[in-house]
Amino acid sequence: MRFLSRRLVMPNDLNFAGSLFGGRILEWIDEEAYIFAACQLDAKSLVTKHIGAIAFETSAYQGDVVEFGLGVKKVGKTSVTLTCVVRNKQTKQNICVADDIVFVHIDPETRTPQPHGKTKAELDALPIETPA
Ligand SMILES: CC(=O)SCCNC(=O)CCNC(=O)[C@H](O)C(C)(C)COP(=O)(O)OP(=O)(O)OC[C@H]1O[C@@H](n2cnc3c(N)ncnc32)[C@H](O)[C@@H]1OP(=O)(O)O
Repeated sequence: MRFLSRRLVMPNDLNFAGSLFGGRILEWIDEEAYIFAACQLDAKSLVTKHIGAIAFETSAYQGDVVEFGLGVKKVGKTSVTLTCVVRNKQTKQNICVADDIVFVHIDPETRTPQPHGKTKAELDALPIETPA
């Protein structure tokens, strides 16, 4: 699992109880997972098809830095299945784990599934890119 991205919990990310809103975490997971899947497959036309399981494990609060870990679980013909862990950067405690996040590669014109042409072995062999 690669922890490649971080976000700061801001006042407008909080719920009525003053902790990080679950809906905001899901929004961030969808975006972070899309970016990861698009970079791994080197493709832009991906849509979220399915999120299999979500577990909120601990709360986060204003001023916390959270980091996103992503890994490829399965690679199909048109789909890729990911796992995402959101954790507190400082304590390393998991905040949320989202499993079986499925993205489907589609034709941008017809919006129908199209083979992405990648295998799990190819994705596993990709180097970790960090900003220069
Ligand atoms: C980044 C974003 O937020 S995008 C916005 C939110 N998402 C969307 O708007 C997507 C809306 N959905 C759709 O347009 C359609 O459902 C499509 C085009 C994605 C897929 O259509 P389907 O008829 O399900 O396609 P199809 O049955 O061929 O399945 C495509 C792939 O998804 C997989 N799949 C389909 N349903 C599921 C499911 N419930 N769980 C896991 N995988 C699934 C299939 O196994 C297949 O994978 P493979 O080709 O790698 O073997």
